Amino acid sequence: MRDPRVTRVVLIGAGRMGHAMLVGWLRELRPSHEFHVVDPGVCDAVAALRKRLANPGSLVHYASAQDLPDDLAADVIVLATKPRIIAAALQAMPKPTALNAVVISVAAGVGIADIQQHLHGNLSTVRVMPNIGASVGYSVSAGFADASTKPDGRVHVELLFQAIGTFSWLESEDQLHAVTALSGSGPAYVFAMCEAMIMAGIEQGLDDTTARSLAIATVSAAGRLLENCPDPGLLRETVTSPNGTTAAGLAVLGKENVLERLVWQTLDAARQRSISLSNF
Ligand SMILES: NC(=O)c1ccc[n+]([C@@H]2O[C@H](COP(=O)([O-])OP(=O)(O)OC[C@H]3O[C@@H](n4cnc5c(N)ncnc54)[C@H](OP(=O)(O)O)[C@@H]3O)[C@@H](O)[C@H]2O)c1
Ligand code: PRO
Repeated sequence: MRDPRVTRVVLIGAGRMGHAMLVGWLRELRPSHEFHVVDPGVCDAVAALRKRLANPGSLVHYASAQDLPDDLAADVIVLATKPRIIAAALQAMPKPTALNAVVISVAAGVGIADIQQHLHGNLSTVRVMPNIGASVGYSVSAGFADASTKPDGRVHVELLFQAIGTFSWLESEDQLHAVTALSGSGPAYVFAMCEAMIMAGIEQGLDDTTARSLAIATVSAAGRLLENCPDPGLLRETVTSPNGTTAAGLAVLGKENVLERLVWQTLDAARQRSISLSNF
């Protein structure tokens, strides 16, 4: 017999993003939520997560959406597969599973109208762009729900994404392309910067271990400082002595606005790619 106080979440796709969210949700949202994970290839990863749970029954794995029980009566369905897989996964799901669910897609680019074409029935559909910080409770997520989304659907979304970091609603679906470029992909830009700092440190005389630990700790310290003072310009000034070493370094990044232009082009390329993924 189903406990009506427990929210049933079906997670379709437990790869890098799905797994990161699942780890956060299992930590923060039990016993109020149970998770039904559909993914053809993450058997061992789910088994490892189940081992850590006091109640392993709150995490169930299925190799395919068609294996979901007919009477599951999901409250929430989270789509976290690659965009091109979404249609097939939705079509494979037994019709009754989703009758009263809110569908949340975290896929880049794919629009609400496109997702709804593949749903059995007129389900509330919400898009959220989280990021990989989810597994450590630091996802930055923003979402859009159209006017047809019921209030309880919005509550499910807020509960799930606030549990793994911060969440805010967007005014238009179109803004998700820019969100994807900025915070969805954003951790990768910071990691790339960190890799470049490590490489430059090694080339300028440090051994690999030292360069790596200094660069990683520096990025991490900068993140912690930003949490306490959300003004990156002010923080930059606190490091920059007049005519000192930082000013010399920043002069390179600022020359002909090279950094600004590079970051603008980076986000624009990611945003354009998100737009092109709309045609999945
Ligand atoms: N990675 C990020 O940082 C991030 C951030 C925000 C949003 N997203 C979005 O999240 C989605 C997933 O990205 P990802 O990076 O997590 O990709 P991923 O690591 O490839 O994860 C996708 C998972 O879906 C599984 N899968 C394939 N076919 C399936 C099916 N029919 N039913 C259920 N699961 C199926 C895949 O299994 P196989 O590997 O065996 O095919 C894989 O485990 C994308 O739409 C992306 O835009 C990702
Ligand atoms: N990872 C996904 C991609 O690279 C979406 C944002 C982050 O397409």
